[in-house]
Amino acid sequence: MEVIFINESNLGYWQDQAEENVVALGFFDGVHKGHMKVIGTAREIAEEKGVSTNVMTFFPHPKEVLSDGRNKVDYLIPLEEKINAFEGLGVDTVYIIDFTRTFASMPPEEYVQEYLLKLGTLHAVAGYDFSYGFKGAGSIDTIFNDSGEEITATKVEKVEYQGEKISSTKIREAVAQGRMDELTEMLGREYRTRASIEDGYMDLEDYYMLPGDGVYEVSISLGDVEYDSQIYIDKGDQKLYFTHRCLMKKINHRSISIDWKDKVSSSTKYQLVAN
Ligand SMILES: Cc1cc2nc3c(=O)[nH]c(=O)nc-3n(C[C@H](O)[C@H](O)[C@H](O)COP(=O)(O)O)c2cc1C
Ligand SMILES: Nc1ncnc2c1ncn2[C@@H]1O[C@H](COP(=O)(O)OP(=O)(O)OP(=O)(O)O)[C@@H](O)[C@H]1O
Repeated sequence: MEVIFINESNLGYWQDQAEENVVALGFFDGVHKGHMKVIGTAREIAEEKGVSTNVMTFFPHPKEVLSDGRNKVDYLIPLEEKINAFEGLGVDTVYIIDFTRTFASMPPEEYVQEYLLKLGTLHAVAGYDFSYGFKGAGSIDTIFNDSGEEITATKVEKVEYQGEKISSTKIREAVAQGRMDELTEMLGREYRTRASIEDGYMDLEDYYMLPGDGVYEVSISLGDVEYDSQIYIDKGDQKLYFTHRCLMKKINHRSISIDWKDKVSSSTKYQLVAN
C-alpha cells in the first residue's frame, strides 16, 4: 500500500502520477464499522472496475483546524494506526490531505476537480453524511455534478448500533465512560492503545484516548507475548496499578499495547489482588 501526503505544493506532481481509482472519502477516526462499510464498498466497486482502491483522508481534524486549535479533538487512534487499518482492509493508496484553512475555504467544485478528477478518480464512495468544500457545502450527491458528470458516486447508508448511527463521536463517549462492550461492538474489535510504562505510571502515546476512571480487564502485548491483567485508572492520581506484580517488572520502561476488554468496577477504591 502506498501512502501519499498531499499539500498545495506537491498536488501537481501527484496528479501527474495518478492512476484510475475508486476512492473512499472521510476522516475515519477509529476506523469503525461504518467506516469499514464505506471502504469495503469502495473496494468491491474498484475490483469490478479493475482499478485501484484508494482512501482520501485529512489531517489534522477539520474541527481542530477551523477552531484554530481551540476545539481539541480526542483522537481515538493516531494516523499510523489508521493507515495500518486501511492496509488491513485491502486499500492500495492512501492520500492524506494537509487540512489547512486555505484548503477548507476551497469551493466544492474545485475540490472535486483538483483532488478527485485530476487524481484519477472514476467513482467516489462516502457515507450519507460526508461533506466537502467551503462550509461543507458539497455531499456525496453533488460529486457527479461537481465533476462535470465524470465521477459517479455511491452513498453508503447509515450503519447503526442499537438504533443509532455508529460514529467516532459516540465511540469517544463510550471510551470516556468506560462502556467497553458497546465500544467493541461499534469498532468491530477491541479498542487498542499504545503506552509506555515508567515505574507505575502509564504514559499513553499521543492520539489515543484513556478510558474513564475505573478498573478494567485488559490484555497487554509486549512483542508477540500477551498477558491478561487489570488496569486501575484514576485520572486524578495518574497512577497505574496492575493485578500482576511480576508483569510490572516485565513491562517497566517498555512500550506496550493494551486491548481494553471490560470494565470490572467503577470504583476507584477497588482493591486489586497482586499475584
Ligand atoms: C475541500 C474541503 C473543504 C472543507 N471546508 C470545510 C469548511 O469550510 N467548514 C467545515 O466545517 N468543514 C469543512 N470541510 C470538512 C468536511 O466538512 C468534512 O469534515 C471532511 O470532509 C471529513 O468528512 P467526514 O467528517 O464526513 O469524514 C471541508 C472538507 C473539504 C474536503
Ligand atoms: N455509521 C456510519 N454509516 C455509514 N457511513 C458512515 C458512518 N459513519 C461514518 N460514515 C462515513 O464514513 C466516512 C468517514 O466519516 P467520519 O470520519 O465523519 O466518521 P464519523 O464516525 O461520522 O465521525 P464524527 O463522529 O466525527 O462525525 C464518511 O464518508 C461518513 O459519511
